[in-house]
Amino acid sequence: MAQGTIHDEIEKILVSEEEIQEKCKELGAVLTEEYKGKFPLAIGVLKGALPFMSDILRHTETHLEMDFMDVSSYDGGTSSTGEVKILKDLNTKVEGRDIIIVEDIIDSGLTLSYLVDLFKYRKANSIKIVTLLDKPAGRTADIKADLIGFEVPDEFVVGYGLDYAEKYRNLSYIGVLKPEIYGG
Ligand SMILES: O=P(O)(O)OC[C@H]1O[C@H](OP(=O)(O)OP(=O)(O)O)[C@H](O)[C@@H]1O
Ligand SMILES: Nc1nc2[nH]cnc2c(=O)[nH]1
Repeated sequence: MAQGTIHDEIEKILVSEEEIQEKCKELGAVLTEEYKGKFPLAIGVLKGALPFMSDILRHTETHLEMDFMDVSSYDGGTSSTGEVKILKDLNTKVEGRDIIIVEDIIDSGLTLSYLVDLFKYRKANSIKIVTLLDKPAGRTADIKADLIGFEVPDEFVVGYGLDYAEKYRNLSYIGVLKPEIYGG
């Protein structure tokens, strides 16, 4: 990795680019089997899920529709405000559809439990959650993903869609920032 770039701000890498790409192939193959002959609606949760959604769905070899919701509960910081805000809703009707929610991380679980309740209320036929990362230590809501890429420890992680103050989403791996970055 080049010196004098954003990589210098990373203390350690938790999941490498190669591991992520291999996992996307694996999970894509699982979705291919599960949705054979169906036409699921894959819903990406902006902004964090963007790289994962793009990579996993390229390995999902069934017809599918994509849509996005923008919800936020972190306001740019490192802990959940506890309140989920819808910043952009879907353009697609959920009623009767097989929904695949694509997330980058489940931490407190508040974002996903809010979305699952919303899609149930909108009468989805089925709902599956696919997340790249699971941080079980952060959980306050009772929610589990159906497919999980990697479990991460109780640390604030960045990269591959995940931000700190809107930065670091463009890293191709998952890492932890050097403590001085949070200093200002
Ligand atoms: O399980 P939780 O504690 O709810 O945390 C998970 C959510 O937090 C992050 O989103 P954020 O609200 O920061 O929005 P962003 O994806 O636009 O950064 C992440 O992308 C998940 O959507
Ligand atoms: N960037 C980032 N966003 C999160 N949202 C919930 N947990 C996390 C985390 O560990 N990192």
